[in-house]
Amino acid sequence: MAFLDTLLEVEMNKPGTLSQDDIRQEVDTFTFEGHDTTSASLVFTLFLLGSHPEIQDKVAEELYSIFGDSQRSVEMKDLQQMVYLEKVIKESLRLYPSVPYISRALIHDLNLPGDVLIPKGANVIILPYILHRNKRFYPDPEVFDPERFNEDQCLNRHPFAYIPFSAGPRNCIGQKFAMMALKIILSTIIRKAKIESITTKEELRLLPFLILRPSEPIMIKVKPRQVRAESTV
Ligand code: HEM
Repeated sequence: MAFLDTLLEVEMNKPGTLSQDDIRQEVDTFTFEGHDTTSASLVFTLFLLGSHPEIQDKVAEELYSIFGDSQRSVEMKDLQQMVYLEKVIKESLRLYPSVPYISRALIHDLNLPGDVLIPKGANVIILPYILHRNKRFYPDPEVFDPERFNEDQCLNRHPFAYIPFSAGPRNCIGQKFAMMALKIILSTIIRKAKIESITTKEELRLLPFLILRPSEPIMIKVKPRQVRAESTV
């Protein structure tokens, strides 16, 4: 059932539970939080793949091991096998977190190490973009290296050193959906095409709005990917 239908049904079955305004706000939140975040991540991941042909080749290899030369569509079962592509997406969200800052109003005093007290009522801004570049957790932080998300490397890392989807009770409700959507779109593109970034990292200027954006369109070249053998499927 569609999301809007579910909300309307709640209101029909239990009148007074959700006002028209509540329903509109829920739809707004999901549409905004779900769409622009995912499309920003898609743009930056394509840019990174287009700037790192060796990593793009590894993604293409993984996809070939799943699909061969078949032109069939992606199915749910394929997504779990896209292990390397998932690391690429995670690493892309480390470097270019779609939500570059998160804010919270403190409802209790917060004591930080080094006798630092942030008083109740203060507004705190957390910057995943900066946190994700902390050398303590990510040596050579500017380097795009999906291997950082190998299991052994993640085990030794503080769980809150990586927060593209925020953390705690108000973290992103759509993160699994987003990962699925990104895998479906990126795998479909990389199976069919080779991406080459024309915009360079040095040229890329970022705008830290609510959603991280490039200041100018990112230019990429798209070429058809060679089919290796005649498909029998
Ligand atoms: C790459 C894609 C995405 C990223 C990076 C992302 C990131 C985030 C972040 C950082 C927050 C917390 C904001 C805050 O604490 O102020 C958030 C909240 C939220 N996200 Fe996502 N998001 C993504 C995709 C999605 C999708 C696809 C959906 C829905 C289908 C979604 C729905 C939501 C909702 C409803 C909230 C608010 C949760 C709450 O306040 O309890 N997001 N997202």
